[in-house]
Amino acid sequence: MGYETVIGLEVHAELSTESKIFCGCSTEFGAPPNTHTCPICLGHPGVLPILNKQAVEFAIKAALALNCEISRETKFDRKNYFYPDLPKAYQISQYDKPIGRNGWIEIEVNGEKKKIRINRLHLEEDAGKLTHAENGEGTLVDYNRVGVPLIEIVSEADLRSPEEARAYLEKLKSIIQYTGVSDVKMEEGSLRCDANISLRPVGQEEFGTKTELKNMNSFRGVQRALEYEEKRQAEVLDAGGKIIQETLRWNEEQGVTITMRSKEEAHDYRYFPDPDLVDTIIDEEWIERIKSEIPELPDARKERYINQYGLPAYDAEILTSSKALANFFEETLNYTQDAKAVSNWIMGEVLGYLNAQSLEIQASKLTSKGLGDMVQLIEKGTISNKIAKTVIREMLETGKAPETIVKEKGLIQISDEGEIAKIVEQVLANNTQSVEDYRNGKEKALGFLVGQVMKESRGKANPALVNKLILEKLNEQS
Ligand SMILES: Nc1ncnc2c1ncn2[C@@H]1O[C@H](COP(=O)(O)OP(=O)(O)OP(=O)(O)O)[C@@H](O)[C@H]1O
Ligand SMILES: [Mg+2]
Ligand SMILES: [Mg+2]
Repeated sequence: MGYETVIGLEVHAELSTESKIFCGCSTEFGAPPNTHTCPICLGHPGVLPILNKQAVEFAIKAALALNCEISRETKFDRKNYFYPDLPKAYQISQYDKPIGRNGWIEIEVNGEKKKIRINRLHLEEDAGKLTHAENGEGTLVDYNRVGVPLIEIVSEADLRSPEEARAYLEKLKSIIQYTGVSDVKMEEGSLRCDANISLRPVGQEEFGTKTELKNMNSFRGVQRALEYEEKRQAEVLDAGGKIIQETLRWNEEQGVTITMRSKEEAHDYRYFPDPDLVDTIIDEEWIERIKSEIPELPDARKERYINQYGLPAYDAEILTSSKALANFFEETLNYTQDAKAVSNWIMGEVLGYLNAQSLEIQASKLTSKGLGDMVQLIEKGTISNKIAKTVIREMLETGKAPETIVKEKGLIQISDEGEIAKIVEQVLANNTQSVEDYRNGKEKALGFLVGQVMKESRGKANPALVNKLILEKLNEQS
């Protein structure tokens, strides 16, 4: 039977505040376990939480960037559950008055644009981190993460494929990264995603029973887990079975989902307003100030790249996917005017290298001046495009200036007609068959001869000149 897939995502992002949401402890990542704790985040009796204003401000900023309506009055609630990573036995979260509601973002899959609605964005505190011993003997807990401010962004179940889910995540990540309120690194856990998925017969309005997938630690992991679950649910339904509403854990190594808890064991969180915290009023002035501080976001920047630099949408999309990459691109244009050439180098050699090394542009040795200068060397004819590939690889690895690399390796392009003519003559003399073929109308032979000259010159001959001189010779002799 044909099914339609229905997906909704819950995304958590840690906010980049200096201190935790209800106490003064540091939020620094990677500190020795349990060194950033105090009686408040450890939930000792008698302590009182004090709300970190910066966390509220960051949450409002993210909500605005995601086109949400901002609640003028917002409050905090206790979400009660017992688990060793939660020392108070409740998490301070927001139940019925989240900071943001009714937002949306636009995604594009296979050239088709689609708005995905965001149901809510709320502020809450993070829990601690459990590490289960390899040998199964015991579990360690690190409370440094307890009380780090989080935003949870809950999408409507508007996504219709694992691919759309991934596109949504990527867009969400880039928008939040642009606002600067979180560093959104899935590998470091500052971005996390729970994925809800169900199937329904094509044409049916009502949603099917969903399962919730947890423990994915990359975008690819989210997509794979959803693809696996999509297939598993279809098999259960095809066999006449029913989907059980449950939470499943994704196992990355084995590529399967495993039951964590079923609905029967599902928690009743017994939400109630936190009596230790007063309602937070968000006034118009505050919202307007935050709004004015939101930088140009990815979609707007993409449009600008298309209009201002005449770039294809495809280039603009890739260049603006990360703020650092977009900044690098624009900085490079201080050294050369040729936006398309810069874009080609970034999308080709540069991203190829960075992806292979799992590096971000900020962490690489390439400088915007280096890349700009290299594009200029090509424009001036000092080096060919082909040689530039060698140069840029060296720049990425050593950070040396392009002129230095060209000098050190003797890569300057030969643009001296006399010198090239000599090589051409020699090549034509050694390849009489190809010369004849060309004269008998085999155009292909020309490409071969050009290739031979380039090879003879070790790639250094100016290709335009080579072409011109070969054609002259071939024509004059015929
Ligand atoms: N039938 C369904 N199929 C797929 N997704 C669904 C379905 N019903 C709801 N969803 C999605 O599941 C998500 C529910 O998230 P929400 O945070 O509201 O509740 P929860 O998962 O029950 O709570 P918790 O935050 O404690 O995990 C939303 O993204 C929603 O769009
Ligand atoms: Mg949720
Ligand atoms: Mg959930």
